[in-house]
Amino acid sequence: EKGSAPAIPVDPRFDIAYVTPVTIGTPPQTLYLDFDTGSSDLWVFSSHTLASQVRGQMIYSPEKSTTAKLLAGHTWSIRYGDGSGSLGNVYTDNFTVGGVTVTSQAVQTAQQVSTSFTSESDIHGLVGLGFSTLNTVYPNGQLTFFDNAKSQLDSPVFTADLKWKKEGTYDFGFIDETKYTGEITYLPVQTDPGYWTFTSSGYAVGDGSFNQVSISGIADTATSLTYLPTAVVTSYWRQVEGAVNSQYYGGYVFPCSSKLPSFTFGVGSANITIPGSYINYAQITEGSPTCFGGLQSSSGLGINIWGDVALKAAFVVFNGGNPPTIGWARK
Ligand SMILES: CCNC(=O)c1c(-c2ccccc2)csc1NC(=O)CNCCc1c[nH]c2ccccc12
Repeated sequence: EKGSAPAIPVDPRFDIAYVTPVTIGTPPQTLYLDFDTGSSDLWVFSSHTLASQVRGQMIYSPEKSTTAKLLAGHTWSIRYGDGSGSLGNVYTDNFTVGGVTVTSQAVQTAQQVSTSFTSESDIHGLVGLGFSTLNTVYPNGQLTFFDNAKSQLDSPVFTADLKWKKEGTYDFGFIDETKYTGEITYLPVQTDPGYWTFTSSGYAVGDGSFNQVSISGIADTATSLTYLPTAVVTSYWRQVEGAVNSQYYGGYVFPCSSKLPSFTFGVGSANITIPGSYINYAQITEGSPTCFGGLQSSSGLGINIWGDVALKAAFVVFNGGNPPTIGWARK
């Protein structure tokens, strides 16, 4: 089996996140969910979510699904690094993405969500695509959609082809050769604690020289920006006239009129180049001449994150084989 589904940017002005249509239950209920390689809970806004915390999101109502079954005695509660979070109960039900159906997928129904989720009306929940060890369901951890679907897929892989301000795709079970150029470079993945963690071989700013330095980080489809070591990030922003690391805005800001240099990162003996335009993330407020950078320091996070700003410059293969690997190709 194999499937393909769109990755739709949530806000056409800047790519905060990407959502993908899924159907849950019988008859099928359609929700748009954020596919997240940086976590492993599949949770949705639901008929159980506090009404005051729902603002326009589509919801999953298990009581309207003839195939929904309560996973009695199970609860979940997740806290993301940015301080957001959600919690609730668990059902199993039919879950379909791009034609691939898992018949008893654990669907975590939210009873409560934090304000950043309430305020994002276009995101109706998350589909965790990290390793199932990260799943927060208690007392028995549940499997991700990918782990459940793997055995029925032609190949135990999924790919991310995210695009700058345009619709991209997530493919399941196959690698679409028309979506990339050249070769795919596969790197080993550290699966502990459960992220897709790999080591980049270095970086270059614009057409400057390449700096051979190992940068271990996670490939995270649900983090908008890219967070790298301070030394790397300062050498990038040093090339931009008027760029400052603002305490007030919590990161590097710069004049929107700047022509930003590209950023190249090594993947084995190959490399991926992020165009400067992708690093001009957004105006700090509507109409402001000051813009917020898509490349920020990871100091304080405790982890380097290759988020959407980096991923949308590449075709990425998440290979769930034994052992798991991650593949990168230019496109
Ligand atoms: C900015 C969201 N990312 C994180 O918090 C995060 C961090 C992290 C750690 C410390 C400080 C900031 C971030 C490490 S791994 C990691 N990645 C994840 O946790 C992946 N899941 C993010 C889900 C998520 C959190 N807030 C949202 C708002 C909109 C859409 C999705 C989300």
